[in-house]
Amino acid sequence: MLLHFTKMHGLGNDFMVVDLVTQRARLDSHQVRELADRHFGIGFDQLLLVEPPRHPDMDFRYRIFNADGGEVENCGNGARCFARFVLDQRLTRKRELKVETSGGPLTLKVGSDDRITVEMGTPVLEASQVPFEAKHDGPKHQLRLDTPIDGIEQVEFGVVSMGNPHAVLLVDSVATAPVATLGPVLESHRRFPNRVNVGFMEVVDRRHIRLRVFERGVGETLACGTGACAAVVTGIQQGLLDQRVEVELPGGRLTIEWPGEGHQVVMTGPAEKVFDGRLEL
Ligand SMILES: N[C@H](CCC[C@H](N)C(=O)O)C(=O)O
Repeated sequence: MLLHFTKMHGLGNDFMVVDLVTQRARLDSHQVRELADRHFGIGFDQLLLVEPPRHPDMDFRYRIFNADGGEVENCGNGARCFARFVLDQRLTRKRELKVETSGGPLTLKVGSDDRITVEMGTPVLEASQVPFEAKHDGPKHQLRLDTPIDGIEQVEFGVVSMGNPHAVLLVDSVATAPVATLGPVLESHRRFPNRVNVGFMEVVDRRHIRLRVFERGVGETLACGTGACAAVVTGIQQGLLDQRVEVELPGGRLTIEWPGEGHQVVMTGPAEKVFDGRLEL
């Protein structure tokens, strides 16, 4: 059976996007891992599935699978590619879409300048809902490492859920941040029951941060949309940032806005198509 797909990326966070509105296919986690492989497969950070909605007030269902085969709740860069894809594939003519994800509803808006704005939902700040096993309340949490890493014995971070779990650490410079060593240790730490995406944030000024993210189930990516949202929310909670912030990631820039608790986080950025492909399943 032939399966058509499109390879896309948002600032270098790359995706295999599959239309399961006009096609029918079932991919198990083993197949996702094989397809994600950058040598023996197609190669991607996440697989995005476009499905018919389950709720009448939604336009589509949006499902996300990490390269390790696990299904996750949200993907911001993927949401922008989703909006571009459904328009390009003529699955809709609407330039404002409501999509359902397992992390909650998102609103996608395709601008005239081809930048795409996503209402990413309201961040969840209660540690137990992220989930994170916190020792106390408050915007900063501490964790003592089982084994020191690069001389680091204890780390401090904010925790936020954007539907998916994030831990955000402040660093002096993203260039020297211990992403490859500390990232995997925190990603799978026992105090994060569902594991966690780990962000390393450098505050340039109140309207500009640099960010690197070690993603749950993937590793370091060139960009992470939900990670950018989580970092800005953490920075605002800690009194370091204004409500509109330019987030500079290795793959490029996103604009993130958050008016404060109880409000949605709004992300704006690009989405690119690389190629169309066909797969013999
Ligand atoms: N790259 C995605 C994040 C995927 C999140 C995934 N790594 C998880 O396990 O939550 C983004 O742009 O938001």
